[in-house]
Amino acid sequence: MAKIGIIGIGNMGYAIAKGLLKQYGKEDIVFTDVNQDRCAQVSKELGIDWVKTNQECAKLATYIVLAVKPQYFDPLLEQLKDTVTEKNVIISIAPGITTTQLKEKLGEEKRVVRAMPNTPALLGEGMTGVCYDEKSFSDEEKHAIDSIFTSLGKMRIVEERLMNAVVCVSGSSPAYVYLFIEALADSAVKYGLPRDAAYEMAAQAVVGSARMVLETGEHPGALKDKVCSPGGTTIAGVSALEEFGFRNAVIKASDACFKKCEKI
Ligand SMILES: NC(=O)C1=CN([C@@H]2O[C@H](COP(=O)(O)OP(=O)(O)OC[C@H]3O[C@@H](n4cnc5c(N)ncnc54)[C@H](O)[C@@H]3O)[C@@H](O)[C@H]2O)C=CC1
Ligand SMILES: O=C(O)[C@@H]1CCC=N1
Repeated sequence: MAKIGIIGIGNMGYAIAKGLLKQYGKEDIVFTDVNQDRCAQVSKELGIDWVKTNQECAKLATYIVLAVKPQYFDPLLEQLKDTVTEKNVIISIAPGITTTQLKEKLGEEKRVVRAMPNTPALLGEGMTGVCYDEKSFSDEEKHAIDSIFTSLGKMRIVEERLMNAVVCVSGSSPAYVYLFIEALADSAVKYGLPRDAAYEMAAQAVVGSARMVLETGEHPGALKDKVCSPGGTTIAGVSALEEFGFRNAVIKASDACFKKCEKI
């Protein structure tokens, strides 16, 4: 089995490592990070080997996931360009950095995949948008790329021009969902519900509602209508949300997120 190397074992690198362990053996994965205390701690927890340098990691792995912040990409790519070869599959999960830019820095002959995962990958419940130039990869490699991302949850191949939209709806959106869960729980605590019950109920409402969308195939608006009894409690709540611009606030969040991707 070709090894998967992860460079940067922070929030997302760690989530990917943990998600991969659902489908891959510990011996199939290797990682590194400039923070070597972090490496030692993650290695102890997950039982995966780590190496001291990015070059060592790149030499050991065929599939190399770049999981550092976009602002560190230039020195990272400079460091890797003579170590990675045309045999490697380089997977960048950075927002806003295009496959063209990656190849410009690594060498035109290098093969790159751009992906946008999200942190629920940690539980195998992630969602990843992926794009790459199909002609550059063998069927076996395409299968391996599929297998890496499906071990983290769901994946969809998207056109590269849509990757910033994927950041909006998937990469960044868990943060908005956590804000919603926190606020919803607070609102119930305000009326006396104990905090642990409030978090469980708010989070399960999100899980259950999301599964209704995915598994019934019904339009979210139709599902919303089934909760809103005429003259009832829910429509009173929906009306208050709309008064405060709930849907528009979400759309504005994506506008800000998209703009930020463009600036990277
Ligand atoms: N956190 C998230 O939900 C998501 C993050 N991403 C992307 O994943 C990448 C990593 O993000 P996070 O994990 O959130 O950041 P993070 O800051 O939690 O982790 C980055 C890790 O990279 C290490 N690092 C920094 N420079 C390095 C270098 N030159 N060589 C090796 N390691 C180095 C840091 O010590 C740190 O542990 C970013 O490009 C981010 O945009 C993508 C999707 C979701
Ligand atoms: O906030 C960020 O920049 C990264 C990309 C998507 C989620 N987190």
